Amino acid sequence: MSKISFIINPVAGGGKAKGLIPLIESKMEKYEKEYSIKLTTKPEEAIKIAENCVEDYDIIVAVGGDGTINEVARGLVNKGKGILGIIPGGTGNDMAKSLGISIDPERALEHLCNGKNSTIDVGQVNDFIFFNIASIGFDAEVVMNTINIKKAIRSRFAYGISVIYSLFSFKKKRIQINIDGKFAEEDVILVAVGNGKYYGGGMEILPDAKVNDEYLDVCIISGIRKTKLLFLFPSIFKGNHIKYTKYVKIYRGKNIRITSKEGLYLNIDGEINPKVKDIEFNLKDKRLNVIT
Ligand SMILES: Nc1ncnc2c1ncn2[C@@H]1O[C@H](COP(=O)(O)OP(=O)(O)OP(=O)(O)O)[C@@H](O)[C@H]1O
Repeated sequence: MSKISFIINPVAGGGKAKGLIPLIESKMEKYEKEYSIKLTTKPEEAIKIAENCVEDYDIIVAVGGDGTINEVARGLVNKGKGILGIIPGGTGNDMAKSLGISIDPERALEHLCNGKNSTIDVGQVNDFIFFNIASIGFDAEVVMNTINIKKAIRSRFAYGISVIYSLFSFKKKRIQINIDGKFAEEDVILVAVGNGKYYGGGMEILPDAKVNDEYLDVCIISGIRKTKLLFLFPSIFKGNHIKYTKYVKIYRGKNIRITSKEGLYLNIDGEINPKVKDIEFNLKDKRLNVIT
């Protein structure tokens, strides 16, 4: 019988993940599973905890949002073993959506006990590993501005305020992009590269992406004025933006390189990384086992 280890980020979802402990305990008792629960105490600690857990447990479960899932999954990739489980407990839970895992924790737990595991592709961007989506441009600046707005005001409208603020402050990025040898130079609003479909709290930016097709999907939004972007932006929630082929281009590739004279914030599975001028995306040889 498989042994399960839960790694919980107590701050994910504003404490939502930690609040799932009684539910986890009752389900594990119901299914008579051997399990353990560990709480992180600081960022990045989940990587080490996961690396240690794979020695004694078969399934390592990330309980939190996309940041926690990324860290636990990195631990498993580093060790080259273990099966990842996901109980969504974050704010956005885009990774769970991309993998088709219920965002209802109770259903996700039932699934964890009865589901099958499959392998998914693992993305690499510069020195980082990603499992869902990495991006540059408008969306990365929205995330960055949301963090700053949240420091000034504690409001559930912080994201909405940030979108509007970013529409005014954002300047198009001149980039050179090379997808499997095909080169273009463009002024872009954003470029998203990924395995999964969803990011930014439920936006279906890469509607045709498949987590196990051994390709990265690419969405480039360019050539659109800010006023029109305001109208295009909501269509991303249902993946309908791809109809606007004048402004939205979708590609698929294995090696994507972006260079820019100005530094660009890099959004990796929902976490913002410092500005970079040269970015290279690849798929790693190693794949990841996940309960889906
Ligand atoms: N004990 C801790 N204290 C403070 N930060 C932590 C702790 N454990 C993990 N973190 C950090 O919390 C950050 C946010 O975690 P996570 O993304 O899982 O939650 P979220 O932001 O609420 O959800 P989502 O990304 O789905 O919106 C991660 O960058 C992670 O490194």
